Amino acid sequence: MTAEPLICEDLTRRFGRRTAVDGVSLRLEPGRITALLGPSGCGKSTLLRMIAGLEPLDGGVIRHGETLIASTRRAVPPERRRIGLVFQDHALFPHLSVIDNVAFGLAHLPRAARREQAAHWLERVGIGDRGGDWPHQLSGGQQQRVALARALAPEPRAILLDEPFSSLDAYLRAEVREDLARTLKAAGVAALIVTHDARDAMLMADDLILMDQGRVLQAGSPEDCYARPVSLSAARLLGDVEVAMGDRAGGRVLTPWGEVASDGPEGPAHVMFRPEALSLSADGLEAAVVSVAYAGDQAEVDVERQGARATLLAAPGAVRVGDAVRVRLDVARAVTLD
Ligand SMILES: Nc1ncnc2c1ncn2[C@@H]1O[C@H](COP(=O)(O)OP(=O)(O)OP(=O)(O)O)[C@@H](O)[C@H]1O
Repeated sequence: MTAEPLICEDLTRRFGRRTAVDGVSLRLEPGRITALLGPSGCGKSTLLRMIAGLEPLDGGVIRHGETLIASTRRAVPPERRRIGLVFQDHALFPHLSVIDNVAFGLAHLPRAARREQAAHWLERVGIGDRGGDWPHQLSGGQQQRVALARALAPEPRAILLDEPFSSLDAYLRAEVREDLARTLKAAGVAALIVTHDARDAMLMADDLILMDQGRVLQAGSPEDCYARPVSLSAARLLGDVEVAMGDRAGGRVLTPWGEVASDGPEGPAHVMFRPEALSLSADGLEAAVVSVAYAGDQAEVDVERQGARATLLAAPGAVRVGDAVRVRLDVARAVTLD
């Protein structure tokens, strides 16, 4: 595989007056998995199609190292881009055997080498024994492996996967996710996975890109994006978040849940934290339990204090509605928003 990154700068795509992709930049490094996470309609598929060459650019440029792949004036056609695409529904050719599906993208090789390479890639994705089958004889997870082998076999500059888990049930999903990550890493390819599932994105990504309304809200490691969101919209894409109003004075924001160190102008400020940053603690601040919802191994407990409400996670049965409790905010896990 290639050692150069695939670089997208300021990509823009408009449909009429709607800007579906609005100045998006990203860099896909060989051997790294980038997950693109955003709600339905935020422009993920359009961005993927632009990179694959299925959608023209209204602005920006795509390069592979120093090689121009696309700009608003010039574009390498999709079949010569060497960018692999794995669709949601796998899009296997139903009239071709599994091995011929994988060999399809290797037309530049002599027939014997083509079959040898195809067999090699089927082996690498763990279904070396199914080459003679028809696609419909395979399970959803196996079909996805064929699609992956077909995309990887021509040694692409990058591989793009559109919602690769959407058609799989919860059990198969975990297995396919782990297999997929392992195969992509072993192939050393630059991979971009589009998903609207925060858990899939965080579990797979080396680099995470959070997108909304055509724009990148935040990019970074999953840990960074989760723990240090740059905005409420970015925070909400990755899970539940609590927001507390406070007042900033002397480098601190005073909220009902505690004081958070924060430089910035004096006056009103919002403090944001995840439910797990707030916990029941004997030496904490007084609060009242206003509701309890059981969620399997944990209970989601709503507490109230000084007119503010927040949710924390506790052991089931630990508290009941109406209880007076004490709670502590781990201020190191709270972030101030301006
Ligand atoms: N060919 C098109 N013509 C007009 N509008 C389009 C076209 N393709 C996409 N759009 C619009 O661009 C916006 C982004 O769509 P896109 O499919 O890229 O979002 P998405 O994040 O992939 O959504 P989903 O997760 O639902 O597939 C949407 O408002 C959509 O309606």
